[in-house]
Amino acid sequence: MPTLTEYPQVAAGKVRELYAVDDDHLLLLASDRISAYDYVLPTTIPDKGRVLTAMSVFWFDLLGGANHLVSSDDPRIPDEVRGRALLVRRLRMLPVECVARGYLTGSGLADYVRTGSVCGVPLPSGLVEASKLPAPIFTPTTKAEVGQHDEAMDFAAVEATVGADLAARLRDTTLSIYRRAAEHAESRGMILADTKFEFGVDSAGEIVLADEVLTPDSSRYWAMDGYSAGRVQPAFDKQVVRDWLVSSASGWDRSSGEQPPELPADVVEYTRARYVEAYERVSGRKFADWA
Ligand SMILES: CCOC(=O)Cn1cc(-c2ncnc(N)c2C#N)cn1
Repeated sequence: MPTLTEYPQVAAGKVRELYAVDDDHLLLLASDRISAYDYVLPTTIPDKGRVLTAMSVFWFDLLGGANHLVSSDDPRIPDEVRGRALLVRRLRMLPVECVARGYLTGSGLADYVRTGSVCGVPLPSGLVEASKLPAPIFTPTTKAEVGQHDEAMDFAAVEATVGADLAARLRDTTLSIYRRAAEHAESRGMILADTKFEFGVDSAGEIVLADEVLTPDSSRYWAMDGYSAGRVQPAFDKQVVRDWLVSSASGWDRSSGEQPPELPADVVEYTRARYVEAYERVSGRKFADWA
């Protein structure tokens, strides 16, 4: 049975790492780390890595289509990370973060307020925070270097980056998967406000869905109960962490540039429960049955 140290690390994000298993396979690892306000917090959330891995596997199963998942339970996955690691096919990754939005919030709303459009996609006037869009839109960004922020791309920029044919396929595939996922989430009482996909191309030139898929880290999930446009919706998973960090209880000043403090145990336990609830509601599976 291999140990993780046998696999060279090839990439690391705030809360995930990628390791090389062999020429054709990688190991995509999700940690229990949680980020908020662009900081990686000093406190981990027990089982977060396992819940988000289980969520990606659920979505790969439900969506079907070409994806990079080989296995979540393979002898090449070290025991120490089983349940929070995916064995995936090595692909030629495309340098575009494929974002689909069904609702207007975050950077999309900021773009709209400034320009009346998002990534060059014109929208009707009068939309507000958390407005449902007339139809889901493709709002791609660059893949920024670690520590930098992704920059909005309009469709012409995507075409210039990957070519017109691949750009159209990325847009169509992104929107098609988003619609299917949003419809399923809605049937479970959850709003999938937006999500970010990464795609690679295989040796046959096919677009292959890669990375993590439709997790609370790559998507905004809102509870349908309580949804109303016109105010910032609470993030299903991280809102309590965010609120505590900016409350007087934390003793932290977000504008200070200082690292955030440790989270109290009750915030950790509540947040773990929110991740488990998001998974169980969306998948209809019991987290206790995972790995
Ligand atoms: C540390 C987290 O960063 C990433 O996962 C981003 N990333 C993905 C790849 C990748 N590269 C080849 N084949 C793949 N199947 C994948 C995937 N997923 C590289 N960086």
